[in-house]
Amino acid sequence: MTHESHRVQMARSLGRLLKGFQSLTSLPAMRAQRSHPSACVPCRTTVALPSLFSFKPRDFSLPNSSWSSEMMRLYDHYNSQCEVEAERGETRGGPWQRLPSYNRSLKYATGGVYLSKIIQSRARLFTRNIREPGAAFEYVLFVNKEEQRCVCIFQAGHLLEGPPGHVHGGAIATMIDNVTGTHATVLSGPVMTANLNINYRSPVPLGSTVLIESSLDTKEGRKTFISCKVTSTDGSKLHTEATALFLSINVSHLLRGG
Ligand SMILES: CCCCCCCCCCCC(=O)SCCNC(=O)CCNC(=O)[C@H](O)C(C)(C)COP(=O)(O)OP(=O)(O)OC[C@H]1O[C@@H](n2cnc3c(N)ncnc32)[C@H](O)[C@@H]1OP(=O)(O)O
Repeated sequence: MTHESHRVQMARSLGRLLKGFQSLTSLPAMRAQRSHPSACVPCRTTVALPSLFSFKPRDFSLPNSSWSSEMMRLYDHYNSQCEVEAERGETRGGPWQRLPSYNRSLKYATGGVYLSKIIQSRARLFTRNIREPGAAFEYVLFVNKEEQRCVCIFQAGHLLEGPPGHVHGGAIATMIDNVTGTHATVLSGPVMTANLNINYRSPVPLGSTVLIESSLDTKEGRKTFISCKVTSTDGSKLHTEATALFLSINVSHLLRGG
């Protein structure tokens, strides 16, 4: 296969993948999981996966044994407002939708095995590459399409230490980029972070659960402007504030290295 036809095939597959990611939030069959599952949650999940996934990968955004009671309480709170199964097998829409989360999207997308081989077979999503439950980034994202906002419940594990006993600023920035970037993708399709401004207001205790809330400020052509704040779960303490600019891209932007 020539270099050019490689690129064409990659572009097609990547385009399908990104489209599929965007369609995750409009899945009618995504059902809520309300009970408190045990450590082997992925085996028991009832969440319907999008058709672009060829088999069931591990969904990291489902509860595991490391989740604190506060993390579970908030998960139940938002999950109970997601699409739920009503009587006679019908689904009733709720304002929120949980976004599934995988460590290697390419591998599981249609054509992704091929794609991941020619790009980087060992590539993993940064925030989902530590398998030990609770060690690093434990989080789940919910999106509210009507209000154009996202909520992420985030529990920071012991591997994310920065100042003693507190979360590293880079880990917080990573989660802000992750949440706002996912939100921007849901709103605008394929994007890249062009600008991220962060103000750290109070340290986040290691092991604590916090809320990361993201909301759309405005969309102007290719630009999606998003605001974000990290707070304690009762909202009384502001940990971090941020604004971000995302630019819509063609998949060819990724293929030619920007
Ligand atoms: C599927 C699984 C998903 C899984 C989802 C997982 C979520 C993870 C999310 C992580 C997201 C990332 O970390 S992304 C990785 C970090 N980001 C990057 O590496 C991006 C590197 N930068 C780039 O590639 C490029 O600079 C771009 C794409 C951002 C922009 O390049 P471009 O497309 O050529 O655009 P350009 O012509 O320069 O600018 C267009 C307009 O935007 C403005 N503009 C450009 N940059 C900036 C800027 N920093 N600040 C202000 N404004 C800017 C310009 O002035 C211009 O305005 P006007 O004159 O039109 O008014």
